Amino acid sequence: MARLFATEKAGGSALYKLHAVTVFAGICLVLCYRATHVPAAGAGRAAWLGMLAAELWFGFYWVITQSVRWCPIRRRTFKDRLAARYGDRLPCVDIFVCTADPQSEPPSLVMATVLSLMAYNYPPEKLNVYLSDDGGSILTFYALWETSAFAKHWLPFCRRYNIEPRSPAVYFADSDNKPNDPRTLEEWSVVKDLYEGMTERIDSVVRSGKVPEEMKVNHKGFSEWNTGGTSKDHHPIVQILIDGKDKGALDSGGNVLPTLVYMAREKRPQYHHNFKAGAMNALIRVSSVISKSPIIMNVDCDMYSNNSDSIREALCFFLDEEMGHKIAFVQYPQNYSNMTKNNIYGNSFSVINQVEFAGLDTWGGPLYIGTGCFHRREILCGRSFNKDYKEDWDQGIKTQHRIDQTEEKAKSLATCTYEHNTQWGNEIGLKYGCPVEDVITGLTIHCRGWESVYNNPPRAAFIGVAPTTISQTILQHKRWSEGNFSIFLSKYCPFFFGHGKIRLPHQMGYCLYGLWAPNSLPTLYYVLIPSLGLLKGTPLFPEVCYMTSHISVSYDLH
Ligand SMILES: O=c1ccn([C@@H]2O[C@H](COP(=O)(O)OP(=O)(O)O[C@H]3O[C@H](CO)[C@@H](O)[C@H](O)[C@H]3O)[C@@H](O)[C@H]2O)c(=O)[nH]1
Ligand SMILES: [Mn+2]
Repeated sequence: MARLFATEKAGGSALYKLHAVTVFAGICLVLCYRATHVPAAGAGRAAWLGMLAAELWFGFYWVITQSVRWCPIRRRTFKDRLAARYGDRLPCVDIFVCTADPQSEPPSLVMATVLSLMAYNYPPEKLNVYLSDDGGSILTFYALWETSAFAKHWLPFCRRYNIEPRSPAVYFADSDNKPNDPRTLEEWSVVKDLYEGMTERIDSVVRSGKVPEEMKVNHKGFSEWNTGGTSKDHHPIVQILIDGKDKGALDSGGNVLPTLVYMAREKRPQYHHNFKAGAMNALIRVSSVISKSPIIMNVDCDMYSNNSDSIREALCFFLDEEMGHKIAFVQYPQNYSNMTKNNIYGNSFSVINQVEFAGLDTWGGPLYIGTGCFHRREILCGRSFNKDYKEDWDQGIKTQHRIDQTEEKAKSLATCTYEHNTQWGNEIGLKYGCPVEDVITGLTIHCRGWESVYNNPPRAAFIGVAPTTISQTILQHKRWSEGNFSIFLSKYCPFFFGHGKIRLPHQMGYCLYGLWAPNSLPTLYYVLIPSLGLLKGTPLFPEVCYMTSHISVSYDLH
C-alpha cells in the first residue's frame, strides 16, 4: 500500500562529512600540539593545562554533536493519499492549550490561538479544544466565553475562503489579506468588526480586572467565582462552553462546532501544583470523560496554528501502515514571529529546527519540546511498545451526556488530591519534578520502545512569541540548561537509563542538551584566560608566521 509519508536524506550530507573529517583532524592536531608543548612550571603551565582541558572538553562535545549532524533526514507527507484512503473517517483529536496568567499572557492573544486551533481543516465534530487556566481567572473564562460566540462566525469564514493563517489577530493585522471583491469585502468587514469588538471587550475587562455584573447572567459558569478564591487557592472548575455533540450547537453556516472546554484545576497552597506538567495531566483526565480522543495535541497559549493542515499531516505519520504503529508522537518545530532584527539572542533556534532535530529523527526521533506536539493518548498514559498492539483509532466519547453531570465528574478528576498514591506524574502522563518536564517525558517514551517523528513543513505549523529582552532570554535558557543538566545527572541520564533501550547516537543527541550547562565553564575559561594571558604576556597559542613579499616576519604576542 502506498505510504502516507516519505523519508529522504537531507542534501549536502557528503559535503558535511568531508567538512567534519577536516574538523576532526584539526581537533587532533590542536590536542597534539597542546600535549607536546606544555611550558615549564612557572611559565604559564597551569593556564596551558587548563586550555588543554577545555580543548579536550570541546573535542568531546563536538563528537557528541556529530550524532545530530551526521545524517539528518526530512519527512514529507501525502495528505491527498490520507484523504483518498480515509475520507472523513479520521480519529478524534483533543487539543490542549495551557495558559497561566492573564497579565503576562493577554487573554485576547490566547483567544486568537484558541480560534486558530478551532479552525483547523478537520471535521469539527472530531475536534475538541481544551483551555487550561492555571491562573484560575474569571477574566480568562470571560474571554473564552466571548470566543465561543465569535467562533460561530470565524470558523465558517475561514472555511469558505480557505484563509491562512487562522488566527484572527494575525490574519486581520495583515492588510494584504483585505479582499478586492466587494461581496467578499463586505463579509470580511463584518467578521473583522465582530473580532475587533470582541477583542476590545476582552481587553477592557482585563484592564478593569473584573467582569461586569450584567455579563455574568449570560453563562452559568461565571457563578464558579462567586465563592471568592484566588489564583493559588480555589476549587476545580470545568465548564463545557460548546458541546460538539449537541445538535443545536451550530455555527452561522449551519455546521457543527468543535467542543470547547474551560478548565482550571484545583489549587491549594499546601499542595504542589507541578506547573505545566500538572496542568497537562489534569487535562488528560478531564478530557477522558468528555471526549477521550486517541490523539492529543498540545500548544502553549502564545503559539497559534499557522497551517490549518497540521492535524492531517500528523495523521499521515500515525496512520501509515508500515511505520505508524511505532510512532508515539509527532513534534513540530517552535517558530517565532517576533525575532529582533539581527536575532541577537539567538532565539530563532535555526540550528535546532533545521539541523539537530532532523538529525535526531534518524536515530529514533526528536525530543518532546512541550508545544506543537501530537501524542497518542495511550502512550502518553504509560503504554510500552509492543508490535502486536493495535491502536483503536475509533475510540472516543461520541454520545451526548448531560453536561452538568459530565462537568461534575470532570471536576473530581481535577482536584489536588486526585493524584495521591497514583502513578500520575511518574508512569502516567507528563513527569513531575523537572524544569523541562517535556524532555524527560519524551525520553521515557523513547525508552519504552517508541519512536517519534519530526515534521517541519515549508509552511510553519505553529508560530509563537519568543523572549524579547535579555533577562527573559537568560531566564528561559537557565531553565532549559538547568533542566536538561539535571536529567543528565539523575537516574534518567540518557547514557545509563537509555542504555540498551535507545541507540547510542540517540543517547548522545539527548546528552547534547544535557551538557549545555557544563559547556559554559570551558567556554568561560576559553574567553577569559587567553585574554588575561595576553595582558600578562603568557603565550597560550602558537606563534603566527606571516610571509610578506621577501622577508619572513616572526610575530609574537609579547
Ligand atoms: O504553572 C504553569 C506554568 C506554565 N504554564 C504554561 O506553560 C507554557 C510554557 O510556559 P512558558 O513560561 O511560556 O515557558 P517557555 O520557556 O516559553 O516554554 C518552553 O519550555 C517549556 C519547558 O521545556 C515547555 O514546557 C514549553 O512548551 C516551551 O515552549 C505556557 O503556555 C504557560 O501558560 C502552565 O500552564 N502552568
Ligand atoms: Mn513561552
